[in-house]
Amino acid sequence: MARQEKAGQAQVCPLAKKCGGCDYQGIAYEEQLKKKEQTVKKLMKGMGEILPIIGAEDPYCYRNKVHAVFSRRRNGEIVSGIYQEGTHKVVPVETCQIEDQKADAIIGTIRGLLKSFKIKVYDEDTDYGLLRHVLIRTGAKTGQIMVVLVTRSPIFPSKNNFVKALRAVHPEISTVVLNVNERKTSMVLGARNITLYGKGYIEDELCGCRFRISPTSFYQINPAQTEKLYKTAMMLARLNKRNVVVDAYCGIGTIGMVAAKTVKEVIGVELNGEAVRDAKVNAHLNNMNNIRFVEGDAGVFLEGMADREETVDVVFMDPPRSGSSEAFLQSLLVIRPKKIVYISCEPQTQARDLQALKKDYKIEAIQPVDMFPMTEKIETVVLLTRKE
Ligand SMILES: C[S@@+](CC[C@H](N)C(=O)[O-])C[C@H]1O[C@@H](n2cnc3c(N)ncnc32)[C@H](O)[C@@H]1O
Repeated sequence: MARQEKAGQAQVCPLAKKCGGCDYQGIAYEEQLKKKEQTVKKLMKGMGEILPIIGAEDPYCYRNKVHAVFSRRRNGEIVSGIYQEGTHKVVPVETCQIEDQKADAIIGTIRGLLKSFKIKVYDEDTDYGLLRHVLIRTGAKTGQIMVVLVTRSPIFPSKNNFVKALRAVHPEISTVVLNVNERKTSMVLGARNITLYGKGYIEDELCGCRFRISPTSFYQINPAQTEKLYKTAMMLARLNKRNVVVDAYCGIGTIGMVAAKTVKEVIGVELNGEAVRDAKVNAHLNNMNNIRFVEGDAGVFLEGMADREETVDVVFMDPPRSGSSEAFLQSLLVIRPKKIVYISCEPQTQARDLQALKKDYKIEAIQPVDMFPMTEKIETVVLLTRKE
């Protein structure tokens, strides 16, 4: 589907009812933003000043990460798309309003190639077949594209010819990775990556820094809005040259590296080992020697800092949807940084965590940012300052 209409006009996707991925289908973008503001106001009423939501200039085709699950119909036809909400039934998707259009085209080509290369798609019920999913990641600034073929087994017949045929149609592909997921699981990616073509990762740029992104590392899915999100976080933190900063749940080190330009020292902590490896490379890529990264649970790491009576000026925290842990929040109250900048993609768990911090911290500002147009998902940045 081409980008036929612009913000302010509702563009209805024919798959809206079946797919369920875009809860705000058919609702004009301005109206979507109002609804999100209302949701934040309801959840965080009386907690602090809620600023007007930062919307997107273009609410379409923003997803730089596109995931397609593959399935075979009774008549043998291969389809790819997404699981219908709450089921494991595949809704065929050829193009999507919010996905990168190049990624959709590559997935279409792979669908066609499977037949000519006689590659069977994986069947969950029988545990038979090879190709489970395809994941495409694109670097908005660099134009680099990573194709991840998620398979049941590491043996992919005629893999070199397959890659050659794929690149003949899409020479823009920078790297192709085989991700082996041998488990009977709903998790998309397995632990093992085998590079079939290129470097096995892509690079992208955000806020003037360059980042390497490996297949399983987290990277924000809406690059234009991510720059606004990070700039908002920096503006709220009002960093200075003397600051020691923690970037908790740091992924590939993006927030920490943007902060490192201004401060004395940054320590990033992240559970995913592949993301930590990316983060360390990224520090070199950006010539930064005032930032280091620790692999591990953020709560355990902060408990250690509290035990050692270490001091920190600012903590950025950006946990997964489930929010932060009790250990992390309690340790924050012991370390008592002057400021906490809490970024979240799930304001419900964020509101819960803010309650725990409220006794020692004042909530100065709550800034919603629309990272996920067409869906009801909301991102918020909250600034907390220590009560003296
Ligand atoms: C929402 S992402 C944020 C990443 C990064 N701040 C960014 O903007 O790209 C959350 C990150 O937390 C990591 N994570 C999840 N649980 C964790 C834990 N217990 N301790 C440390 N990191 C964790 C995930 O692997 C993921 O990279």
